[in-house]
Amino acid sequence: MSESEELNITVAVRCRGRNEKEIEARSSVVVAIPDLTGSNEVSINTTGETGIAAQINSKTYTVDKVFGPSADQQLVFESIAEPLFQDFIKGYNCTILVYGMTSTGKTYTMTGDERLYEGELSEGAGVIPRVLFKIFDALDDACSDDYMIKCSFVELYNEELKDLLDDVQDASMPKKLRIFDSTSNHNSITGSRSSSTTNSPKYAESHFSGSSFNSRRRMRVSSNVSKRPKSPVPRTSFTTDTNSAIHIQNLQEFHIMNAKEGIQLLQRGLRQRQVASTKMNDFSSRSHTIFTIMLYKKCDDENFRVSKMNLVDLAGSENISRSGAQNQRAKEAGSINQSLLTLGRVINSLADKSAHIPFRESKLTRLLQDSLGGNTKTALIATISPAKINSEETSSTLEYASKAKNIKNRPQVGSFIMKDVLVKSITAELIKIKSDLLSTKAKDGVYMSQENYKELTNELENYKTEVQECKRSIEKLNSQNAILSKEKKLCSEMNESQKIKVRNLGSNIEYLYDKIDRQHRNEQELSNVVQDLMHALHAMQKSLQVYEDQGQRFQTEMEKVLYDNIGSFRNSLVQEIEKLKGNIDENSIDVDVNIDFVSREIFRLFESLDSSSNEICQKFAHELSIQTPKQFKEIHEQVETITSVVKAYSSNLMTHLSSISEDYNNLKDYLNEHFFKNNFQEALDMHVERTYHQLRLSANSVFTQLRELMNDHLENNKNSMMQSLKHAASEVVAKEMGLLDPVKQAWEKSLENINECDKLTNDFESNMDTAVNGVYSKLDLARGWSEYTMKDVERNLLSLRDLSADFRNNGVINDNVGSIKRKHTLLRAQVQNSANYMQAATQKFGEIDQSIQDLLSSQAVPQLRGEERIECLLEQLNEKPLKPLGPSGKTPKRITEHRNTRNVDQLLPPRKRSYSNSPIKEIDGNRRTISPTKRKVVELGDPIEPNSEHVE
Ligand SMILES: Nc1ncnc2c1ncn2[C@@H]1O[C@H](COP(=O)(O)OP(=O)(O)OP(=O)(O)O)[C@@H](O)[C@H]1O
Repeated sequence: MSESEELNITVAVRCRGRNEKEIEARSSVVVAIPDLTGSNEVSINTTGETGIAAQINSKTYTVDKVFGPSADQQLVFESIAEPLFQDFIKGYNCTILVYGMTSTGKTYTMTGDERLYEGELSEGAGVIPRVLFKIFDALDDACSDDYMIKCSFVELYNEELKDLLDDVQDASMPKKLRIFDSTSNHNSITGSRSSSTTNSPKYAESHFSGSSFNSRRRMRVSSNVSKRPKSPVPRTSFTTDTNSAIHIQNLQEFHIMNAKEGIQLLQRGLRQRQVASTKMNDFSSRSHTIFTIMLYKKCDDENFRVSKMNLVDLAGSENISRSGAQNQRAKEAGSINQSLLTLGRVINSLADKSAHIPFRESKLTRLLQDSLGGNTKTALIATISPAKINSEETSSTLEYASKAKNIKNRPQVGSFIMKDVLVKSITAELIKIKSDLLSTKAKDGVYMSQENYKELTNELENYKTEVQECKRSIEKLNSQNAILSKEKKLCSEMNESQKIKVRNLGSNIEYLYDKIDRQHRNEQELSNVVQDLMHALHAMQKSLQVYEDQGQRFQTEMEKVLYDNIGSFRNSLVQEIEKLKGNIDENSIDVDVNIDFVSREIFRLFESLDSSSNEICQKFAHELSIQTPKQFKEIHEQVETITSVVKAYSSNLMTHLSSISEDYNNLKDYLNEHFFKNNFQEALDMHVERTYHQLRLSANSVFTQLRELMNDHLENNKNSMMQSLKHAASEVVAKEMGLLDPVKQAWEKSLENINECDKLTNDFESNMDTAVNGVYSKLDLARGWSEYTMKDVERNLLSLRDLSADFRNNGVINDNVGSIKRKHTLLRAQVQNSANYMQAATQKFGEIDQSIQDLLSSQAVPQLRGEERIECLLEQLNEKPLKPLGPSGKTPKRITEHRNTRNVDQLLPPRKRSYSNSPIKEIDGNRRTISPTKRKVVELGDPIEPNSEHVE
């Protein structure tokens, strides 16, 4: 192979077996890898089909080598890494990249198990440890002493470079790694002996700074090199070449003397990465790492060939959304993808042979610039998963790999460095170390060169400043800590007091809940009492209605009796008297005719008789016609008076009843609408609001004041709460009483009204008694007058009897007298009729009296019922006293005076009277108790015994 020959980069695919996760997910294998060593085809079926269909629809990629799950580390190394390694030994710059999604085996392939077992690698060791071992084996086998090997380990994370071997660097001031491209200004010293220096002092520093103070630095250089200790320190780049020179400023490179030292460096770098990984969580799959081995190998007497081997473990190429990256992760994934995308574009551009290759668009591509499309020999191992769940990424990786397959490099043997230059650089390091050593030996204590001393003094000053700053920070932190602990203490105290307060509040709330429950029970009881009262009121209203009906009926009855019966009776009486008068006149005329007929005979004898009879009859008629209307007029007046009294009574009764009904309606409305509702709720709400407000105020003051104020505050709080409760309770009671007062007054007024009704009833009764007695006395008078008249008539009849004896023997007279006698008999019968009629009249009056008595009696029945109801109500009231209604907890008292001071029984309408001392009269064979008035009526109503002496 000539140095300018184009060569495609080697691309291999390594597919691992399904891991546990994929097996658990029962994700089928979609990647088909021929089970042949050295196969270069890999197929993937993303359609989900199986069998022949799967084979037909699979996509096949051709690469240089394909490794299946059975391929071990040794095979991969031998197949891919070892050819490159041979070129590396020859002086070529080589790069091996591993690319693929996470957990597909990139790190496994590149590093694997790096541990040494009794100084030997395990089978799981990856490319890097194997290269490290291989290089020393190869060089030792060649019996070459003139070589030097250095290593560096860098990580690229979020487009930031980190030296993984710099484990002593100050975390606060990390050395910034920068990519330095020396293409433009480097001086090629290839084949030149010129000792030209670079313009950039840092350029040399980048290669030496890491090793100049490193105690572990080792060099395996030929003895020739060490024989030139006095050469000046060269500030020259020794990694220059004709094409490019990508260097990382400040990146430390460590000389290694054997594979074990290389492995140790690798492990150190991996530890650094591990620390970052634990901090950053899955850091490994987020970052790119490059382990570089540099070989300085003598190619002739004057020159050393320099070759580099970059072993690159790229970040996972998984899709961002699938990796679940968010925020920081998304940023990481973004930058990773930025690098990988740029890498992809670079690969595409290189594959397409574009004029512009976007190397500078990401640090990764800048670092890999030499390896891709440059003069480096490059191999790419694409690691894939066989599982269906990763088929998308696998396809993408395979696409990537097959593209990369088209990249052509123009590998060239690496640059070389003149032996002198190399020796000078090493000598400079040695001089510096020696000078430090001499300074140390010359004096006691710590000695060093002036330059180192200055550096150290500066560092010391820096440290002092830092210490001062740290002290200040510590003081500040301490004071903050003191404040915080004080605050914490205060907070915990406050917390405690708050807890106590919460407990107290809890018990207060419990108490209030109890109280509210009791209030509820009271309310319930009250509502029950009110219910009972309502029932009682209803009953009373009914009773009053009955009263009213009875009064009405009574009035009607009275009017009927007084107007109809008595009027009709009076009319019939007047008619009877008129008739009697007529009969008497008519009979008198008849008697006169007869007397005239016999007068011729006994004119003289009968003249006196005639005149006296005439006189008597006229007098009787006259008296009758005068006395009867007068009596009836008086009776009529009495009845009129009674009627007016009854009317007044009924109107009064109606007034009082309506007022009572209004009062009870008001009471009912109040009890229904307002009793213990609004004001109670209002007062309670107000109280709760006030208590809450007060508690909030007190809570604020608790927060602003210290603990010692708490007890006072709690005491005040308690007192004020108690006062507030008392105030609220008294307010409720006062309000309730204030609202109850008018009702109470109405209640008392109602009782007064009842008393008034009672009084009126009594007055009415007494008036009625008086009026009826008046009627009876008038009737007595009439009876006396009748008796007197009757006696007068009897007296005249006796005188007539004497006269009649004289005429007994006179035939004509006898005939005429007989005729007169018959006519007198007729007259007597008529008088008898009149007397009977009078008797009937007195009976009528008796009936009237009876009617009145009956009415009064019938009036007493509902009264008794009403009384029973009122007694029942009073009993209910006595059973359930309305305690909360008044401050004394007693129900309002009823009036207890007689008439004005009556007891409860006396408040009621009078009971039906019993006349225990009244005489007992046998009427129609039944024994009855009768009132004195009744007795009179009965006596008056007795049938008039016919005179035992008949007028013959
Ligand atoms: N070919 C293989 N044979 C045996 N085990 C393997 C193989 N490839 C990968 N593994 C195992 O799979 C796991 C994941 O591999 P590894 O860490 O190398 O993946 P990775 O691609 O580097 O992941 P990341 O990108 O997250 O760093 C490891 O436990 C490793 O041992």
